[in-house]
Amino acid sequence: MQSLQEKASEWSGVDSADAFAIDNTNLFQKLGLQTFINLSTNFYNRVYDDEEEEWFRSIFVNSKKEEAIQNQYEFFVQRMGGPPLYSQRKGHPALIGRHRPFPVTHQAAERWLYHMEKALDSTPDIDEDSKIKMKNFFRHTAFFLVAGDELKNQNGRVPCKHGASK
Ligand code: HEM
Repeated sequence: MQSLQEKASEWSGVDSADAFAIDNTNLFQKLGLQTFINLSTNFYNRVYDDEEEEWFRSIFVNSKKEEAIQNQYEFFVQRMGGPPLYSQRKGHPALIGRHRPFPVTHQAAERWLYHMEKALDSTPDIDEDSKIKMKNFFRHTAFFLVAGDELKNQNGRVPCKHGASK
């Protein structure tokens, strides 16, 4: 049986080496905290304003935008070489488990990535190399979550650890 990582690579078209190239440079040191805050703010402003794809916006209907922004940038900071802000506040990221309430389908992953690409391209001070590394990590992780979601639908059990968290 294919592992979740293998499915993530196949569906995303990003191999593991490219997805985890974020570990070869310290992106937190390079970009700084404010850039991550700006990126997540930019991303969630787009998500909560998504009027073209109402079904996607509705996935976030029970989450407060400010909290979603903080959850996301703290995770990014911690995963990309910064202090463990997310885990200090909330514990292990366990992304598959935490996405369990949501319909993380292939279509949802593409829409998430659509907004994230736009956010990356319009957030100041993210150089091209960092952008490529982050896009690959996000794409692979999005489809890792899709693979986890399908597993949940199959047998109701969810693994709590995975390569996308620290
Ligand atoms: C594939 C499509 C995705 C969908 C539909 C989705 C949806 C959601 C939703 C609805 C939330 C709750 C918002 C909140 O209260 O924080 C959330 C949280 C979160 N997502 Fe995603 N997400 C996706 C992909 C990703 C990816 C690719 C990453 C990481 C690279 C990610 C990281 C997170 C984190 C860290 C949280 C906060 C979890 C928590 O603390 O409860 N998500 N996501």
